[in-house]
Amino acid sequence: MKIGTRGSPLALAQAYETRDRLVAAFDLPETAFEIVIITTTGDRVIDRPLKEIGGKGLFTREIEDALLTGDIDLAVHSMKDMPVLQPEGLIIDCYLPREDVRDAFICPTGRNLSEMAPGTKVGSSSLRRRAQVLVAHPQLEVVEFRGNVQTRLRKLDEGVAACTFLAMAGLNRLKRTEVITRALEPEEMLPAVAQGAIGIERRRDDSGAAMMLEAIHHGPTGQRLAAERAFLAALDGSCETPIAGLAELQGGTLRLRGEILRPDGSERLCDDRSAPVEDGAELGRAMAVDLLAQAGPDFFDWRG
Ligand SMILES: NCc1[nH]cc(CCC(=O)O)c1CC(=O)O
Repeated sequence: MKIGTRGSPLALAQAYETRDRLVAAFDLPETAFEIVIITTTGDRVIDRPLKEIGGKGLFTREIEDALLTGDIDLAVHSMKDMPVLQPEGLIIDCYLPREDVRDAFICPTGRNLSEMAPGTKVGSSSLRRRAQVLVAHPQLEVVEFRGNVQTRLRKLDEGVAACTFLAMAGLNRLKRTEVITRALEPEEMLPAVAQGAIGIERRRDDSGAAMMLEAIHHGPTGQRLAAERAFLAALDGSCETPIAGLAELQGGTLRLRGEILRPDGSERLCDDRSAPVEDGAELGRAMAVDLLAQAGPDFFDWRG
């Protein structure tokens, strides 16, 4: 079986984790799987802000094309980067156990944001993190900070910014936890929808792949993502809108926290409610509808 993935060290770590779980579940040799690296537009165009290149699926289109043509059989994705709808003929119904959902604050001087002088540069290319920082610390300046985890850490060393944020999940998977200054609890920085979750995509009609993936699917992660992604879908969320969302299981109950922000950080609207697990998708949808009603039509407008 061919497992497709982007070529970044984090993407590769996620592909190897997927392969290892399949190898263990079916007692197969590693050679039963081939890891196929696919370069996406998002990987190729590294000199422009993501929001300028635009469009959904910047990091996924070429991988999904390879699935559809049969060049690969499985595709491993960070669910945080996945559009809510998959192309006709493809499906994601397998999730690995979710990693730490929190964001890490990374600051070589060890200073907190509230201790930083006005105008201090915070590096982030995430609209969500940018807006969340500016809501709480309007005196700071958020500067574009693209590249994979290694590149961003190098930019910090070079002084491009005083601090940055990275997902704990990525740092854990890359075994780079020594760079973490502090893990931020959801109360402080609500993570992106699906942060820390890996999903595996396949052709809808590939029953062999379906059978393999069923054996490694983590149900609770699937239930949490159903609520979070329904929330995102109902907001028509793309990577151009500052949205945060986190669902957690408490017994048979799903607690969903959601947040939308104006891109300039001048306003934040949030919600926190619970429902039985089986109603997760409806919980996400209803929260989105209510937040949108509060926000009004120009909420996500850059000119605000
Ligand atoms: N947008 C890039 C991206 N996609 C997934 C992760 C981290 C791993 C994850 O959240 O699963 C990252 C980097 C980051 O935000 O630090």
